[in-house]
Amino acid sequence: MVLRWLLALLVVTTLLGLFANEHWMTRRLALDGRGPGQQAEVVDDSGSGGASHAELVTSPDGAQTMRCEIKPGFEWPFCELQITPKRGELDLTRFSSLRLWVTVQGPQKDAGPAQLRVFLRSFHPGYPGHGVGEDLKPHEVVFAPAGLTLPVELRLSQFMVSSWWAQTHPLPVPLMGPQLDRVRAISFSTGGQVLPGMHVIRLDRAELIGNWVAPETFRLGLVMLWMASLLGYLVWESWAVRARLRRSMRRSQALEKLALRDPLTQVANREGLNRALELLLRAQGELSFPLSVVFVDADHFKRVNDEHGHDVGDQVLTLLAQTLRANLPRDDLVARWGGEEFVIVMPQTPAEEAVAVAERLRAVLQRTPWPAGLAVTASWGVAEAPNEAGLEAAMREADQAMYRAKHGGRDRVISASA
Ligand SMILES: Nc1nc2c(ncn2[C@@H]2O[C@H](COP(=O)(O)OP(=O)(O)OP(=O)(O)O)[C@@H](O)[C@H]2O)c(=O)[nH]1
Repeated sequence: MVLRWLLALLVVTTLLGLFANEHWMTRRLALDGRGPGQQAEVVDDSGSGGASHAELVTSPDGAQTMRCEIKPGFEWPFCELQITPKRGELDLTRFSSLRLWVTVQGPQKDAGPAQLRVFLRSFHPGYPGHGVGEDLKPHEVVFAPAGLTLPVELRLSQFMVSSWWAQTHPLPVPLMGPQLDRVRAISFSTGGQVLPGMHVIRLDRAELIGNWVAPETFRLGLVMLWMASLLGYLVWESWAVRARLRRSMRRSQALEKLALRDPLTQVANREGLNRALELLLRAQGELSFPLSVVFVDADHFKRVNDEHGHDVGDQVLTLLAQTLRANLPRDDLVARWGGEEFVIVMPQTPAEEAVAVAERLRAVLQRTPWPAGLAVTASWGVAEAPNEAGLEAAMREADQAMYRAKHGGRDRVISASA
C-alpha cells in the first residue's frame, strides 16, 4: 500500500517536474534593443569599401526596422542590424534557444524568399585582433523567415562558426568551434547572395530562453530522487519487518508467560513449575542436589468457601501464594499444584533444612492477617531428592508426607524420612 502511494507520488512528481522544468522553470532575456541596457545600430558595407546604405527606424512600439539599399559593385554587399548589450558581454551558455519575431523583405521575386543571417558574435582574448569590431567570432544561422510561423525558435546549438571567418582567422584547437560564453553582439544581416535593391529587416522581438536547471541535470536529479526513494523504502521496509517480528515475539513471550502462570495467585502453574525445573537442571545440573520438595495444602479450605464465599476463598489462596513467595529466596520455586495445594522446590537444600524453612513459613502464616479475620493454616510434607533420578519419587513422597500431616491433625510439617 505504502509502495503504491510512494510510486504514485514519484510518478506525479516526475511528470510535474519534467513539465515544470520545460515550461515554467525558465529564464528569459530580451535581446532586441529595447530598454536602456541595450543598443541597436545598423552597419553597412560602406565602411568596407561598398556603397550600400542602411538606416534604422525605431517604431513607437519598440520594433527595430532596418531599411537597406544594397548597391552592386562590392564583392560581399551587406547591411546588418546589430544589438549590443551596453554592459559588455552575455553568457549565453545559460540559455538553450533564441526566439525571434522577425520579418524580412527583399527585392528578389524569382530568386526565392529573402534570406536572413543571424549572428552571435563572441569575444575571446585569444582571437586575432583581440575583440576589435569585426574580429569577434561570428556564430551563424541562415534561414528565410518568409512563410514561417512566428516566433521562429532557433536552438543555440544550431549556431555554427561562420566558415568564411574561420578560414581567415586560424585559431588554436581549443578555441575552434562554437563559444557562446562571451557574446558581445547579436546581428540580423542580409543574406549571403543578396540582390541589389531595397531590403527591410524588421525585428519585433528577440528573446533568449533557458532553463533554471539544465534538462540533463534535472533528469539526473530525478533519477537520483527515484534511487533515493527506493533505497528509503527498502530501509523502511526492513525496519518495519523487524519491528513486526519484535512485536510478535513480545506477544508470544507474553502468551507463553500467561500459559505458565496461575492467573489467580500469580505464581507458576504445574506447567510453569516443570519448565522452571527443566531450566534449573539445564543450568546447574547435579549442583542443584540435594533438592527438597515441599507440598503445602491449606487446611479445611472448603469451609472458607462455604462460610465466607468464593471471593474470600480466592483472596486467601492469593495471599497464601504471595506469602510463600515473599518469604522464600529467589532460587526456590513456588507453584500452584491445583486447588488449594502448592509446591515449593528448594535447590541445594537437604530435607532437614527444608523442614526448618517449612516451620518458619508455618509460623509466618500464623502471623498473617487473613481476610475476614480468618486463621488460615496449612499441612506441609517434605521430601528430599538426592539426584535428578530421584526427583519424581521425592514429589510423590512429599505429597504423601503432606497427607500424613493432614491425618496427623493438620497445621504441621512432616518429613518423608521421619
Ligand atoms: N475459592 C476457591 N476455592 C477453590 C479453588 N480451587 C479449589 N477450591 C476449593 O477448595 C476446596 C478444597 O476442599 P477439599 O479438597 O475438601 O479440602 P479442604 O476443605 O481444604 O480440607 P483438607 O484439605 O482436608 O484440609 C474445594 O471446596 C474447592 O472448591 C479456587 O481457585 N478458589
